[in-house]
Amino acid sequence: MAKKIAKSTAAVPKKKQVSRASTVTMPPPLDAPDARVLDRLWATVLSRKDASPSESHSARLLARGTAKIAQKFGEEAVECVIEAVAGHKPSLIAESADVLYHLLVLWVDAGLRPEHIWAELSRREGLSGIAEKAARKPLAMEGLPTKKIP
Ligand SMILES: N=c1c2ncn([C@@H]3O[C@H](COP(=O)(O)OP(=O)(O)OP(=O)(O)O)[C@@H](O)[C@H]3O)c2ncn1[C@@H]1O[C@H](COP(=O)(O)O)[C@@H](O)[C@H]1O
Repeated sequence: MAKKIAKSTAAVPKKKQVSRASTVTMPPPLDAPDARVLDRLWATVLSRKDASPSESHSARLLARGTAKIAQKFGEEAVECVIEAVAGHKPSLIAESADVLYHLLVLWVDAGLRPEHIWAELSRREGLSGIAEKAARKPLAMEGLPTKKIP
């Protein structure tokens, strides 16, 4: 496998090899924000459960209930899709942040902690999506009729 990679990178012009290596292997700066911001934001949103809707956007959303929160999350996701397809990276960053914030509000509303989702992601680590799909039981095995409707 290592041989194969060495062979394929040898075909890449030298200039490209350097820039690719620098984006893939350069560690982020030590003081760079990282994904722990999600845990902190979740705790902030949770703390807003009993706050005044006039002072906190999270409190306002939580007070409006699950359907509204889910609707807002869906709207933000669609905006994210639009920016991704348009290829607007700065807007995609902003919309991605909106999606994550609204997803955290959904988790708080549902009584979920980030650890529940981190655990599920960890469980899937190293499991190929292709292999997982191939291992799924056919619907007929789960009690559904096997005969086609004529
Ligand atoms: N990350 C966010 C964040 N992202 C987006 N938004 C708000 O989400 C709102 C989206 O506006 P929209 O017009 O789309 O939605 P809307 O006001 O519900 O309007 P309708 O669709 O209902 O008409 C704006 O008010 C944004 O400011 C956020 N509000 C808060 N946070 C974080 O949550 C923390 C707590 O915020 P509060 O709960 O407001 O104290 C903040 O410190 C931030 O870290």
